[in-house]
Amino acid sequence: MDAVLGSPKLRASPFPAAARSPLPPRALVALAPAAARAGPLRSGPKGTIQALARNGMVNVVEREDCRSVNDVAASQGIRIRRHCRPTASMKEIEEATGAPRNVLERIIWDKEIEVAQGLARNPLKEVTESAGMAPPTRDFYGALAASYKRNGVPALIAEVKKASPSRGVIRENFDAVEIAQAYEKYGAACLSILTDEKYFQGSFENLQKVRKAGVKCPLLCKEFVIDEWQIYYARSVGADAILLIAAVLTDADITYFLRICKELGLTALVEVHDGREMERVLRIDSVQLIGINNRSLATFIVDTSNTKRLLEKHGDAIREKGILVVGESGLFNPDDVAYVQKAGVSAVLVGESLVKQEDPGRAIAGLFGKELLH
Ligand SMILES: O=C(O)c1ccccc1NCC(=O)[C@H](O)[C@H](O)COP(=O)(O)O
Repeated sequence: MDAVLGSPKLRASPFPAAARSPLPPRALVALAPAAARAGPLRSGPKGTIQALARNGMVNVVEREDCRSVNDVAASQGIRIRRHCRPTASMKEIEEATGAPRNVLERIIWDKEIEVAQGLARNPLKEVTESAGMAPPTRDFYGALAASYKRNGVPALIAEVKKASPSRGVIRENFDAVEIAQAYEKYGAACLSILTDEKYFQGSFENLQKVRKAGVKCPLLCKEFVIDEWQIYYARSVGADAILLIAAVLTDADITYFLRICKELGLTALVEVHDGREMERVLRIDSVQLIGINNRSLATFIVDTSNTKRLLEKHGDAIREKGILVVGESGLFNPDDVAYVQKAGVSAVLVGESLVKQEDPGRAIAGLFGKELLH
């Protein structure tokens, strides 16, 4: 066990939340301190995650190999696989596994490597401590609810986004702080800051700069979270909310990450794209905010009727639980906003249509057909 705990490979491995083990079959693995505090989180069928026991300050997970992680995910309809080889190069990974099946899988495979590098630079213990010392979070959910009530149109989460895999560079002349300040000035309730560097040309530094520039809107860290380290890191640089993507994360991962968010005072925006993901997320306790993405992150197809379809089927359950819904992607004009509002959203997350305009702040009135009040 000591040898296992001392393994640098283990410490630098962004394995699906509670199952950090690139280790030999049925190894016993002690989780990071945050997971230990969270208590027993998951169990699975034989051959996947066998047991999770509380052992003082250490949780013990017994599981087999990466295949079992992907098996658990596949059993929940998740098509994005993990390679679980964060210290290998992408070339080696692709030789062993074949190429990723789509862009989202490619992003996640890169993220596994990136998180391992981040962990090596800023160990979890240190990041956890600095997250604990960060100024208190601002109320992301409350800001959305208040803006909706005040304006009578969905609250705006305005996205600070330079580029994307589907659109390439959206704005050449990009200053994250300037854009954030303009969004705030013209009535955005909250901001979404892309932190992925490779595919979106974003950064955690941008998030930190926006926070430090005195922007008061609550900030969503728009990241592809696969590991608790990213959540603590986001909090340590000033995030008030974090994105959790159901197409990537198992139910146990989402549950575990929600506990961490609660512990840190962060709001989680749990994103779904289809009915199966919605059903999974609605079964998880303590989800307050669901984002319906109109864009398939695998194919890039954007279809705003996705929001309508999902809310027709699940709107009652969502309302019963007091969950607030965010309509995401592909919203360009007042008709688009009215359409998703009629479908039942209380907030919208908008990037491209604002950020590509010369003055992204003034573009807000064009998107809603009126000026938004603070
Ligand atoms: O936007 C992409 O190309 C993309 C590709 C792969 C994964 C995620 C992606 N985008 C994240 C988002 O969903 C959007 O940034 C967000 O909803 C705003 O969308 P839009 O208003 O259409 O820029």
